[in-house]
Amino acid sequence: MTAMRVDAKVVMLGKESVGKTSLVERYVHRRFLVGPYQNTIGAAFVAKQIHVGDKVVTLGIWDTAGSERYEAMSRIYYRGARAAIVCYDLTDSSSFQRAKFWVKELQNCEEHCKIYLCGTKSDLAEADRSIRQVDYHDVQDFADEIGAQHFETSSKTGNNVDELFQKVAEDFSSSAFELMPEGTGVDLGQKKDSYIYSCCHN
Ligand SMILES: Nc1nc2c(ncn2[C@@H]2O[C@H](COP(=O)(O)OP(=O)(O)OP(=O)(O)O)[C@@H](O)[C@H]2O)c(=O)[nH]1
Repeated sequence: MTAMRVDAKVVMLGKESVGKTSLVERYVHRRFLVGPYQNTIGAAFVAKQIHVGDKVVTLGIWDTAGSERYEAMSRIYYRGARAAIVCYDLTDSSSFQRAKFWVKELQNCEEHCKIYLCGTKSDLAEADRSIRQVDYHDVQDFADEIGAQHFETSSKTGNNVDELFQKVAEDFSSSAFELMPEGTGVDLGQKKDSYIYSCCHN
């Protein structure tokens, strides 16, 4: 069996129900789960290999629980992360406030962690413009201010999801990842371009 090694730790952060799990599901499994919403408890992990030019980067993605009840736990999961996908729901302005909270946390505690702001559920905002509560330009201004990348995605349609993770992998490949000395990744003892998924939903 060939060992699989995580090159880059990526953490998903954001208010509960913004769509972090759905984003990972769409990216890794190419599916959108319908049915009753199940909140994440603790965190779930998945590793995925991604091609960047002639290199292969393995992202180890931690999908954290958004509920404030698990806030202390989420802090454990972003430690040592080289990228954070901070999600907010385009149809819920309070989720953008919560995203700002996580940005502040990362700026204070993980200065080497690159931040990607991700506005989720763009399919809903496109279907009915009146339900959009977070303006694209306001977020772009904030992203410019903090030096973050900014994406709007839909896990339902798949819009911009691959582009988001590809950008994360490319940024690793071109900067921080290149600086990592050989052997600093984490061996997972798994094979192929697949994943481990330790999922904790209630
Ligand atoms: N229409 C639409 N619904 C979405 C999208 N992404 C997520 N949802 C729905 O939003 C709800 C919450 O999604 P999750 O992915 O479980 O949210 P989460 O951020 O992981 O939630 P926690 O585990 O509580 O932190 C579910 O009912 C999803 O089906 C999307 O892109 N479009």
